[in-house]
Amino acid sequence: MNGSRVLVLNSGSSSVKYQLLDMADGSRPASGIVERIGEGPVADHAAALKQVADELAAEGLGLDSPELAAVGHRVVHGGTRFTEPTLITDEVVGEIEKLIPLAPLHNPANVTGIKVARSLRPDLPQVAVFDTAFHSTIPEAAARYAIDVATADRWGVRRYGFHGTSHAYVSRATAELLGREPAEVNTIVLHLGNGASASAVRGGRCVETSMGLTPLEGLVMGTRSGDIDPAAIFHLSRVGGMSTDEIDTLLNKRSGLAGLCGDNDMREIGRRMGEGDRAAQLAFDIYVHRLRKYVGAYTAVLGRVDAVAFTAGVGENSPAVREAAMRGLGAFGIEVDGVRNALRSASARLISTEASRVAVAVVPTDEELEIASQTFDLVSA
Ligand SMILES: Nc1ncnc2c1ncn2[C@@H]1O[C@H](COP(=O)(O)OP(=O)(O)O)[C@@H](O)[C@H]1O
Ligand SMILES: CC(=O)OP(=O)(O)O
Ligand SMILES: [Mg+2]
Repeated sequence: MNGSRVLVLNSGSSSVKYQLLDMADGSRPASGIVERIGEGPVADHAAALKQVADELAAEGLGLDSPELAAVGHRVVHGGTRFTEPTLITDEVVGEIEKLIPLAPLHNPANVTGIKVARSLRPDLPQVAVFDTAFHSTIPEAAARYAIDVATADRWGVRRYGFHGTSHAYVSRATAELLGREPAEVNTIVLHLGNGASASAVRGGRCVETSMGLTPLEGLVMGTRSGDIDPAAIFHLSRVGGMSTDEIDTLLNKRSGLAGLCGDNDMREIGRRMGEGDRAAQLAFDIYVHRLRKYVGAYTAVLGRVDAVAFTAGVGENSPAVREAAMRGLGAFGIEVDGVRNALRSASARLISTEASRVAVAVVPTDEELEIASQTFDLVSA
């Protein structure tokens, strides 16, 4: 291997994010995002990736660059097969394709990213880093659903968990912020982006997470419902006459904050709440109620909690969500300092009071750095 740079591709359902990271000096020579795939001039993911390649080439940083050591791909679903970063071969691509039914919004885009990058640089090592991998340590008691075992095993129905690179990075960064080894620290990580998930991390190993078979379970999200009685689906089908695909679209795209109040962006919801908008207020209250419920549950799972870490778009930028989610949790040893919580900063920081037994922190996530590090470690080994 010659180069020290890793190109990270994060292909989402409607966007492709990319970053070029230099692992020798920590610099990031390029980054960007292609959005609204399928809506306008960018017809599909293949076209978006061509655009990424062109943007990089225009800056003299194209995929043909000799400084490039590898490409690291975010892959959302790794099933039970992939629990480590994996060098991509034809066989690996085939296995990722087999997992498409478990992540129909995410894995197809990831596969396209892999295929385009491999076609442009067939000689370059390409590595898949899975969202599910960090959660492979979750014990059976937490990973299994209480349904017929043979059926569950036949169809792979179990808790896999997602956003793993973020939960891994943030739990480690939280320990660092506390000046302690990850092995000594128990943390509840709240990853609140468009997709949102909570995890309980004991001594650096994940023991529970809120997303399940797919990224639909758990917290209230931008457009996804999170937890719901599964019988609601039978009811909507039998009584409401909706098809499986219609219910899928309802729960994944027309639910969550957007379904409750028409907006999926917490900034807009905050603005509307300021004007006394009741739908926005109720959406906020439901979002925060669910969060508090998970913090309580994960406190019970961990027994001893050292830190609660807020991360991703909402977690890093919404003092209102953090304040409301942590309010009245004094009995759990959780006390947020109003002044610290309101401060803005791009670096990891504490927002709890000096007296708070549990540290409450805002810890910016860095999925790209985590993917690049795991990729670089694998290809330089
Ligand atoms: N200043 C802010 N205040 C409140 N919420 C914010 C702010 N900036 C971003 N957000 C929230 O973060 C969300 C995006 O989070 P992000 O982690 O970037 O999501 P994703 O990676 O899933 O696209 C937005 O939809 C919005 O709700
Ligand atoms: C897995 C998942 O929900 O990812 P995102 O938040 O990027 O949609
Ligand atoms: Mg995200």
